[in-house]
Amino acid sequence: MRADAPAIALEQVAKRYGKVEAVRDVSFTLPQGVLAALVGHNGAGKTTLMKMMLGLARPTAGRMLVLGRDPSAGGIEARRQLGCLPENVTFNAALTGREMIRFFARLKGESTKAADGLLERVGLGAAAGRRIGTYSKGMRQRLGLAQALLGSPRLLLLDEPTTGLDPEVRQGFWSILAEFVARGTTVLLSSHALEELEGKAERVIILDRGRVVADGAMDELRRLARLPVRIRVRLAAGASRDWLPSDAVVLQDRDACEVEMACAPEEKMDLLRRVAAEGRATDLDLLPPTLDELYAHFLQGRSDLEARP
Ligand SMILES: Nc1ncnc2c1ncn2[C@@H]1O[C@H](COP(=O)(O)OP(=O)(O)OP(=O)(O)O)[C@@H](O)[C@H]1O
Repeated sequence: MRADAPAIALEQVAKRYGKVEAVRDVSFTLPQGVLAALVGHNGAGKTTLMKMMLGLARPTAGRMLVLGRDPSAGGIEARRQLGCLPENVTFNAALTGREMIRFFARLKGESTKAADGLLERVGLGAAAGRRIGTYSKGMRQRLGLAQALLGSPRLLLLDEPTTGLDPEVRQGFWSILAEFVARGTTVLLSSHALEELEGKAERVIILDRGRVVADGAMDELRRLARLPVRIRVRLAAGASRDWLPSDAVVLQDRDACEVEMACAPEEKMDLLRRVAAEGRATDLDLLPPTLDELYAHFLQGRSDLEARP
């Protein structure tokens, strides 16, 4: 596969289960070496899309290329370059972490040493000799990640990888993924936890009832949605307040008064200049719209469209 070829290319892909249209007319391409997220409510079609990319389900319509090949054609070579972590991964509880990872390593043609190294990398070195049955949910997820990373995959498909993990384990997860992305691996993960994708996913694909309702870099989506920017300001003691916009909200007025105001993106600079004028503020925070707000915006757009006669 050429270095500039997309890692994933979908063209009008659909998947139907009887009367249920799990995936409808989905098209997108992902270049190599990016971390992208599929975001959507339960039943939006995230798992179905991943299953098709893994060759475990066949699209009812459309074309799909994963690492340059049709996944349902089942080429063994492409499979080797693909790592996956299913939702709620389960392993044989009677095996130790080390036995488990070595077993998968043999399947992938990977050395025992590399497998043990990955256990260390995900922080399971000390627990490698313990039976998986004694592992916490976070430890099992980390074992799952180590399994997915075997063989230095060019593409990682991770279904809700961080659900139920504590913040510290999550942080470790993200830093390992960033390391692989920096080496050229493409990561596509699904998530409900929108806020944690901020600053991590370069690309966000929002799905609703099987369809893509938005697709882009976070900044791009924010621009498209034109959601208001919020500015939180700490006022200087005794400063006049007559310059504040009428819809400014006072958050607290004890020691130093804190107010929050919102404005359209194109009015941001103007408002900032007013805030920054001599003697008015001692501090400010710019609060861009969150991914949650974006998500709500795009889903709202969708239902508006569907409500039309
Ligand atoms: N094997 C199947 N047979 C019938 N319907 C299915 C099957 N797999 C998925 N579906 C349906 O397809 C739709 C999409 O499901 P999918 O699991 O892909 O969603 P999801 O976004 O991954 O949701 P979740 O976050 O709950 O995992 C749902 O309505 C689901 O009930």
